[in-house]
Amino acid sequence: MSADETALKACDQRTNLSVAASYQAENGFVTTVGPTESEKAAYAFLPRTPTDSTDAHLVEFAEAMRTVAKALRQVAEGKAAAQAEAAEWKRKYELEKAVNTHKHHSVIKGCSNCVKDKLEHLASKLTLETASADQTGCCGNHGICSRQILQDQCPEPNRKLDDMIVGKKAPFRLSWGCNEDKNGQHKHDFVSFEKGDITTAERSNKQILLKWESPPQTVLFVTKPNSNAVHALCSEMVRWLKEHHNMNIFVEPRVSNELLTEDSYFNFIQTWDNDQEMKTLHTKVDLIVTLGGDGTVLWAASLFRGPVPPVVAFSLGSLGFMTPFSSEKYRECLDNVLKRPFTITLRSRLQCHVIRDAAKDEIETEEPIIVLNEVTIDRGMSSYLTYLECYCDSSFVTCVQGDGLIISTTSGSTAYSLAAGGSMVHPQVPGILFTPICPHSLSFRPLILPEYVTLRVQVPLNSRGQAWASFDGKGRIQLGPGDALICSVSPWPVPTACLMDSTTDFLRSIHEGLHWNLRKSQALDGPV
Ligand SMILES: NC(=O)c1ccc[n+]([C@@H]2O[C@H](COP(=O)([O-])OP(=O)(O)OC[C@H]3O[C@@H](n4cnc5c(N)ncnc54)[C@H](O)[C@@H]3O)[C@@H](O)[C@H]2O)c1
Ligand SMILES: Nc1ncnc2c1ncn2[C@@H]1O[C@H](COP(=O)(O)OP(=O)(O)OP(=O)(O)O)[C@@H](O)[C@H]1O
Repeated sequence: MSADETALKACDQRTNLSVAASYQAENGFVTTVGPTESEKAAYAFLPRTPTDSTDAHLVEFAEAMRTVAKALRQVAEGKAAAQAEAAEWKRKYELEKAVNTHKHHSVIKGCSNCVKDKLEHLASKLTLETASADQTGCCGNHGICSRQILQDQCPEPNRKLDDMIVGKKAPFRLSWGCNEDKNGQHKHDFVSFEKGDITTAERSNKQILLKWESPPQTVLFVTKPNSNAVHALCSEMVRWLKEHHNMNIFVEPRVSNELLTEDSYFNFIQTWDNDQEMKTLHTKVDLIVTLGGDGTVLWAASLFRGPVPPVVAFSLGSLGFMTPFSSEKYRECLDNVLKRPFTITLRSRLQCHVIRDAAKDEIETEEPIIVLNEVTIDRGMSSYLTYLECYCDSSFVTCVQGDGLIISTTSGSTAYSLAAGGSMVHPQVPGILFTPICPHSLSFRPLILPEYVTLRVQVPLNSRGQAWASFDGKGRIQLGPGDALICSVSPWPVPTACLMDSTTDFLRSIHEGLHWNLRKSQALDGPV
């Protein structure tokens, strides 16, 4: 065999080595890449200097072989590294599976006294099995299952004082409601990388149920101002909650004045005097009741920059995308919400920071501005186009030239973003909407980005005009050249009680609120 043939054969075998390594990884083994006999022959051939040969072609060929051998080794090494990583993932996955199996068995053992508790108004769709207060979790073997995802355990500053005033805040448990499952196993969402195949597990019904672990005691009323109907309903509901449920009642300072002026009977109501006291509201309030329209829900949410207690929103406005409850049936509704498990929609919010050019490395506001609908950056009074540079994490997105940009939550997708041509998105879809306002470009379509990104909107130094940011339609802030707005999803969503479940409520609101796709059906007669 000639030297050339030997070298070529070595190359062939080197390629086969990768295949062998790959096969072994698929069978759960990881090998390091070592030289074979033919490889050794190739390597023995390669160091021979061109002066050994008089053939110029052979010199050229030897160089080429060197390059090929180098490339093959790099490929094989890359593959070996990938296989090692895959094996490490597999090991971690198996370890986690083993730990979960162990936990699962302990939980089943510990919850033999599970109480089967069906939601009356959702009996046909959702079922929930609850654990007693001292149990940490519960899963069913009766074709029912639930999983604890969050427990309200906020630190309670000034706890002694607060307990004296309103008692202890009612703990509750949240669980995924699951469709009945024949083998009683909850299907978790996970991505499997086993054997190189990527699969997602079957999805369960993801309605979230809230079940009180002890009776709620404190309700905060947030009401639309300057409305006689709202005022009358508020005073009636406060009386009813006190007399039928013996609840502690918080109201806004304005409402407290109104009620006390009306009747000294309302002496028991509580309020707050300053921002500092308002900041501790979430540690005392079990439930928020809003009376008004969507604007009142936005207002209520804005009172809580951190954790938000569940909101029960009664509709006394014109549209009501976030206000599913009818005020006429408030007794029945409040009885249900106070005594039984109910479904909630977890509405994500956005946290926004303004960064001034003058203080590039400092965040202007110590606390972020939190929005439930959207943050809008527009041209305000300026008659020039806005010129905004937008970045998503470290990637450049685009330059907005037009009237402005809306960065919206999915709850806000049916508000301003919709009017600007954005899509309507179910409030539980994890995403951020990026919707231009009157873009001066035919190809600028709205985007929906994943919830985990951070967006930065920058007014460039050479921008002709200023820009203004507004938050849920309020609190306008001027952004000059060089200023930026940073925006990401807040860790504190707003849990709103559903009338039915979040999907039924969402579809009802777009049908009733917007008359979505309302069209007369075609008659039967006509072309066949
Ligand atoms: N062109 C527009 O559509 C436009 C312009 C400015 C502001 N807005 C919206 O108004 C909101 C502020 O609401 P407000 O009540 O304080 O002001 P508002 O009293 O001016 O009411 C605005 C309207 O938007 C509706 N709305 C609010 N949030 C909604 C939501 N999530 N889904 C569907 N409709 C919703 C309200 O029901 C109301 O009818 C802003 O967050 C913004 O989304 C819309
Ligand atoms: N508790 C409150 N304190 C101060 N302002 C409030 C309060 N509740 C609501 N508002 C403001 O009052 C305005 C109107 O409220 P809301 O949207 O609830 O009523 P509406 O306009 O009658 O209803 P809809 O939005 O359904 O038409 C909004 O701008 C909102 O920000």
